[in-house]
Amino acid sequence: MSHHIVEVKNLRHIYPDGTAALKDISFRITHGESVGIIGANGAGKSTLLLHLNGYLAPTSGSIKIGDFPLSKGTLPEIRRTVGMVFQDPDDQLFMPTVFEDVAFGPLNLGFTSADAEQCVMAALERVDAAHLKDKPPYHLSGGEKKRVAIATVLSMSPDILVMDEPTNGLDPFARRQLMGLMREFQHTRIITSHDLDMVMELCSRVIVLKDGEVRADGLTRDIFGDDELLAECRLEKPLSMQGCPVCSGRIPVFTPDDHHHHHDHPHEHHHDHHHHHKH
Ligand SMILES: Nc1ncnc2c1ncn2[C@@H]1O[C@H](COP(=O)(O)OP(=O)(O)OP(=O)(O)O)[C@@H](O)[C@H]1O
Repeated sequence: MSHHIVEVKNLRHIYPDGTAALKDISFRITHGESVGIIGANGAGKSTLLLHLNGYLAPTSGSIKIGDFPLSKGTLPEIRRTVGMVFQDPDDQLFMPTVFEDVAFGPLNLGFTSADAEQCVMAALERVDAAHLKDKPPYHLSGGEKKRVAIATVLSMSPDILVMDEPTNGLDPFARRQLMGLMREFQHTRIITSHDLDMVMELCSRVIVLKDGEVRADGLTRDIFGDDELLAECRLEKPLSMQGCPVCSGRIPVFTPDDHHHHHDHPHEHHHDHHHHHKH
């Protein structure tokens, strides 16, 4: 399904004040991949994501989503394909009620109000926010807003899900729930986050940005196993990969496909519930 492929070529972005936020970014993400984009504050993650559905236009270089080079003419098609969850939910929620916010996308796509309502309630239920449907978004807590912002995107059934800091502000239960939801999402996923444990669990590939450039692009376990690279990029290993303070032991490295394997390690690792291991 080539329409799920994301191709970024020699992307540069210079903000009007002269800040060169992205210097020469190239990568290709194919259908069904789950990719984490990580890097220190200011590395360029949000700037990069905002190009993927045309919220920002490249200073030079190009973006292609499937067969469509991103341009003014292809923008409606691309926005249908790429569902974007912004870093700040206040940028996503602007209607008088939660229900209307989540219905906005489907109605825009031409759904009847009955069909739209079905999509809205299904999306709200997936993020455990159905009970909030009649509230004005500005009365919600930070984590509730985040969940509703995610529902506004899910209600449109995007082929490519792009999320900027999706777990930011979520309580541990909501974070777990969101991770489960993302794991279920079969299409292409692109996530930026400082929550490296989440990246470790959900992404098989990681792109590391440093000062607006791709510093590394590879398998998650290789990237998180490279101490020098992490230090250079002001990153740290996910907690689940850091040595155990009691036995200073080697904790087995998990990958997203490993969930049900048994490891020859004396610790019990409840991977699906939390990151701690028991003694
Ligand atoms: N509107 C803007 N005008 C000028 N400079 C900007 C603007 N937005 C971002 N920048 C600059 O571009 C660079 C990249 O910012 P960006 O928000 O993409 O980083 P980030 O990797 O998402 O950071 P964080 O982890 O803090 O969210 C930073 O140096 C930032 O100061």
